[in-house]
Amino acid sequence: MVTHFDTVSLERHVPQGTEGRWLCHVCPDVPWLPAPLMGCGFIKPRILCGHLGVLRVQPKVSLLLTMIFLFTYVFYCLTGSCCESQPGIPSVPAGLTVAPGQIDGEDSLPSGSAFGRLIRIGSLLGGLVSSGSVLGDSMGADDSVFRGPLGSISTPSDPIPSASTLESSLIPYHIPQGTQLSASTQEDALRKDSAGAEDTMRTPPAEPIGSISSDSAFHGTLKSPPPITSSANIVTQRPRAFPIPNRTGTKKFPQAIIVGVKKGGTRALLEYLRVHPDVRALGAEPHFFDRFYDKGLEWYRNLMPRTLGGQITMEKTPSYFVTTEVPKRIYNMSKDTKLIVVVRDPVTRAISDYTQTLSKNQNLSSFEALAFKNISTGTINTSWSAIRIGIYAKHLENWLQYFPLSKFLFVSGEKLVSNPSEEMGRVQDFLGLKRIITDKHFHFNETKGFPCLKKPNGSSSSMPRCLGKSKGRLHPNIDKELLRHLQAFYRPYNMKFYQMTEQNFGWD
Ligand SMILES: Nc1ncnc2c1ncn2[C@@H]1O[C@H](COP(=O)(O)OS(=O)(=O)O)[C@@H](OP(=O)(O)O)[C@H]1O
Repeated sequence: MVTHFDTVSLERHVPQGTEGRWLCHVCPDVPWLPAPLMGCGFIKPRILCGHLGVLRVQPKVSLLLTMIFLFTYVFYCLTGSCCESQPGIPSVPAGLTVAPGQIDGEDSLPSGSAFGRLIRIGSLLGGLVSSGSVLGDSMGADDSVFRGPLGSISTPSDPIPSASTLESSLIPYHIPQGTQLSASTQEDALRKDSAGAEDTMRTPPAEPIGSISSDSAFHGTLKSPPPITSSANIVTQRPRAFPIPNRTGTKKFPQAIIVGVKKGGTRALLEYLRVHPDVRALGAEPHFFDRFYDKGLEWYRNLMPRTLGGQITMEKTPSYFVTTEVPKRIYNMSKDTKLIVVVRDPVTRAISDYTQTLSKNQNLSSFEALAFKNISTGTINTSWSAIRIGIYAKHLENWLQYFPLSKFLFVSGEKLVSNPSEEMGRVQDFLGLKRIITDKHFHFNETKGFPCLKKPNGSSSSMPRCLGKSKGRLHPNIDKELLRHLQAFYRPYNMKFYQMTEQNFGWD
């Protein structure tokens, strides 16, 4: 054997938080080997690294032996024996899908499954065979999640719509007793959510964007993650297939939930909040209180990211606000839960909702045909969810049976766009957080017409991060006369809502 095996050293690279990756001095072709990728900590990277050295210098017999050893190791790992016992790295509880959007395994494959291991090992071998960057290869292959100091960016490779965007029109206000979604349906739905295709901040293209249709350019440039050019980049790019476990902190029930409303601006709010160091939020929508309640509270808690003392756990599921059973269920979890509702002019909200459905079904009837029972008389179709969701006063009445007004913060969806820092100041105060998110964090992107998050000072890229193309869509033109009917319909409900919340949102 080659003596330099003995001199192989693995050096912890501490600066810039590249924890979990080890530098292998004698294998310059494979400079970074993520330890969790190896699955097994110190010893195995050492062996693999050594074998790379062997690949260069040994005769064919040795090479063959090396390959046999390598495949034996792979098989060993596939059978599940190599990683589970590693101290300090918690394994995923049996039966639990890894939390979508969870920082520990955000948008990641279930790390406890044989399939997950297969993908990881497959990526490892692919990376080694090509002598390329293991990390880079794997990132190109799947939906990576990036989490830098300003929160997370996901670049889904599959444009599966987030279930959140569909659910409000599918889920009835009242879930009939005994109605259960099948386990597979539930897991599927969560997985769809975890794709987070619509729901995460994206970096706009480096080139100036000419028109609104360039929204697609936002996506186009971001399907693949940016190339790894520096250690700083490596730090912020978290490949889905190789989640680096956060070993510290505990999983807690959320102390604050963004409960609504659909198309109000809930994703923007959550992404802004994730900038705050004392906020840890689930990236995807868990839909626990409306869809997966039968899974039990422990299941829900397990979805949450780990938090350290003083950090707040959060999630957002906009359909909670309009689901009759939810207030009681959240109350039963904790009557101290803080509830945030992002509200937006119900007329624009309805059009936004319709625009989203239209984007998935080009054969959809016109907005006018769906919104009016009778266009000539101006009778509104209140059974259409896009209309019903906007009757905020009615939904709030249900919530107030369980929670006092002091437990709510009503965020103006309009102000979140026109003056995000001011609105974020209110949110941070409500959550008892230091006002860290300020106007320094926002940049108004004229092309998109929305605020985007600025990168922190010293970041390798100065491009601000905007929400994906499904946020801030162009709305279809709606007949002005019919819009006036719609505004007249909502006016009394809006007035009531202003009274109830002691806040005037200025929609009338
Ligand atoms: N910064 C920023 N960027 C893009 N879009 C923004 C932003 N802030 C608020 N908004 C508004 O958010 C609307 C989508 O609302 P939600 O995130 O609550 O939608 S969802 O219910 O989660 O599907 C979305 O609705 P549409 O304009 O109809 O696409 C936006 O108006």
